[in-house]
Amino acid sequence: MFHRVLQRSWLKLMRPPAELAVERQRTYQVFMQIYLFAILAHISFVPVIHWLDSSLLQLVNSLCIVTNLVAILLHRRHHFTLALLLKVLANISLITLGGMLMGQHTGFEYYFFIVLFEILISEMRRHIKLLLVLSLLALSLISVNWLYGRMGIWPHGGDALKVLHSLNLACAGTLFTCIILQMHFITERTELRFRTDASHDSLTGVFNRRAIFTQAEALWQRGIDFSLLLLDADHFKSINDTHGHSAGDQVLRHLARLLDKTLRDSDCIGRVGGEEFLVLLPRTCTREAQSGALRLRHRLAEQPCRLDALTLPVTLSMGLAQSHEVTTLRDLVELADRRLYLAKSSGRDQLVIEGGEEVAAYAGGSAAVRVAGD
Ligand SMILES: Nc1nc2c(ncn2[C@@H]2O[C@H](COP(=O)(O)OP(=O)(O)OP(=O)(O)O)[C@@H](O)[C@H]2O)c(=O)[nH]1
Repeated sequence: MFHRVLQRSWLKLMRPPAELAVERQRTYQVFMQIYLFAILAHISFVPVIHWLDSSLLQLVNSLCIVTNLVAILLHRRHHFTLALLLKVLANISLITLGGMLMGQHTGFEYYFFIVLFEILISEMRRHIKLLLVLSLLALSLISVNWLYGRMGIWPHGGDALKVLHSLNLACAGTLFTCIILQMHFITERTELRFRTDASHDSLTGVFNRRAIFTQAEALWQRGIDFSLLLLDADHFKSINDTHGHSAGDQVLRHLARLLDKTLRDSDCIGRVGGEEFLVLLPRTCTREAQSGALRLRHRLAEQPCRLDALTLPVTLSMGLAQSHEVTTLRDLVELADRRLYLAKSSGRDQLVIEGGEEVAAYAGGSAAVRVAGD
């Protein structure tokens, strides 16, 4: 029973906030564990420090517990850097004070490398990480050489040993930094490639079916109003049949490129079927979405896909729906799909939106926007 409660609380603490980007969730969980393990470690030190009878060390150790608790709160509120800096500050104080009070060979210096590690795997910018690490290395060299020497706890053996000690610390710190930074960089790059492969359509480079629906789900969950546009190339089969499959592929790539160029950066584009695309336009009313769709239609007519001497014109049928028109995401997709179907069955090359009257055509003259009675 107790085990279950503990496990549930642990999982609850580890769960990243839903609004946090998926690529940041791993770091979020790693640091949450770092703070929790640090608290457990500091608690385990309490009886030993009590035995050593050092009230100053006990005070700093207790402050470290409090600091890690504060770091958890800050971390949960997305103040990641501030949380980490607090923890680093507390740890450095403990390492320095522990070394000064208990002597150099009581093991406090081992934690220095943990501090470096935490900084290096954090989400801080690379040059800030380097700056921090170099400052800490310099600080530790100064404290070892000056502070320990001044307090008479420096090991005997002459200057050569002191230089050797400093060199070892500087080299070990630099090597450690390079290895961890490089490892972290390679892991992140590989992870990004896998994530991109898993979420993007390899032919067109836009989101794949699963990823675009995940994006739609996220917008829906966050209660953001958005327009959903479903578009499908007309008579695409005839392009394949007449010019070959690879010509059809080029048309799809061209279409995805035009979509990307025409829409805003905040809009999401996904390929949900052979020649069918789904576009999410956050915080966009029908009129704005309609003008975006017609802009696309206009551009596609002006800039058809060209393959050597061959021009491959293609038109689009589109269905547009608004998130506030329905009560579930599934209904929203179905509504856009019905409007797309209506655009197809009404002669293709047109956009069907909500409402009750036929809207005038775009500059070309033919009826480009139809209002469906759903
Ligand atoms: N080149 C290429 N063709 C594809 C791809 N995926 C699906 N298709 C083809 O897309 C065509 C879709 O044909 P249909 O569903 O009949 O649609 P359509 O010819 O566009 O007709 P309407 O949608 O009714 O205007 C089929 O010939 C599929 O083989 C792809 O990745 N590349």
